Amino acid sequence: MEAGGCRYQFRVALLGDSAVGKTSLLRRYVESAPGTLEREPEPEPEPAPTVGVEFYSRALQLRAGPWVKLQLWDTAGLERFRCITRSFYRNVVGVLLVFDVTNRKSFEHIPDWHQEVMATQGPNKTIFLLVGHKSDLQSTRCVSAQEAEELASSLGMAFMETSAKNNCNVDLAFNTLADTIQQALQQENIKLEEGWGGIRLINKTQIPRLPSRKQHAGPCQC
Ligand SMILES: Nc1nc2c(ncn2[C@@H]2O[C@H](COP(=O)(O)OP(=O)(O)OP(=O)(O)O)[C@@H](O)[C@H]2O)c(=O)[nH]1
Repeated sequence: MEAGGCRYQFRVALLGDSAVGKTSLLRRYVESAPGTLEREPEPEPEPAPTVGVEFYSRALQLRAGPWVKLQLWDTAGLERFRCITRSFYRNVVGVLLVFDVTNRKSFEHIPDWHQEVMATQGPNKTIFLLVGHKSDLQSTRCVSAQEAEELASSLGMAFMETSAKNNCNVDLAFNTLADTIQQALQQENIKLEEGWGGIRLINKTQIPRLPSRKQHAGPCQC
């Protein structure tokens, strides 16, 4: 994963209906990066609906060893921002398709979100992961893990349940997507291309050296 003193940046977007928890999931992931101050987190204000696209980043050590920088795009789920968010799809290599396990409509809309990305895809393949979010809300769940697994496999992607509230599988979801992108790159299913922002070579000094990534999924109540 190193080429002439450079390493890779993967650009990843979170897509899904409004209020499924994309911003909360991303914030949890970025704030739990190794090396960030370890103290009880301040209670966060309720996230307001995302306007257009917001950007985050985090360095990550892949399972195979090397470090990559993830550039993370949090997109608005509200329909009125769709023309803005659509313009970003072509320049991502990975997508977390997020639904809320307590909101059936958000699950039913997943094939539409998938189709939106597929319709704008260039020669490079986008790697998807289906995420059933808010897994802490078991009593109001209305989408089973089994039917989500079936949808994921029909769309050719893996499935995982997460909770930002319980910090369940949050790191695992992003790490799994990044590892899958790296494998696709290694197998040349995805290639670096001039003018495409999905994967970029960046200078080593732009990646902070952080303690090794933990391989376990952390405390999980799923
Ligand atoms: N119980 C529970 N609530 C959550 C979780 N994640 C997010 N929420 C709540 O879900 C609501 C919506 O969260 P957001 O992160 O703003 O959702 P979003 O998908 O980014 O919404 P848009 O920006 O409109 O697209 C908020 O009230 C969050 O507190 C979770 O893991 N569990």
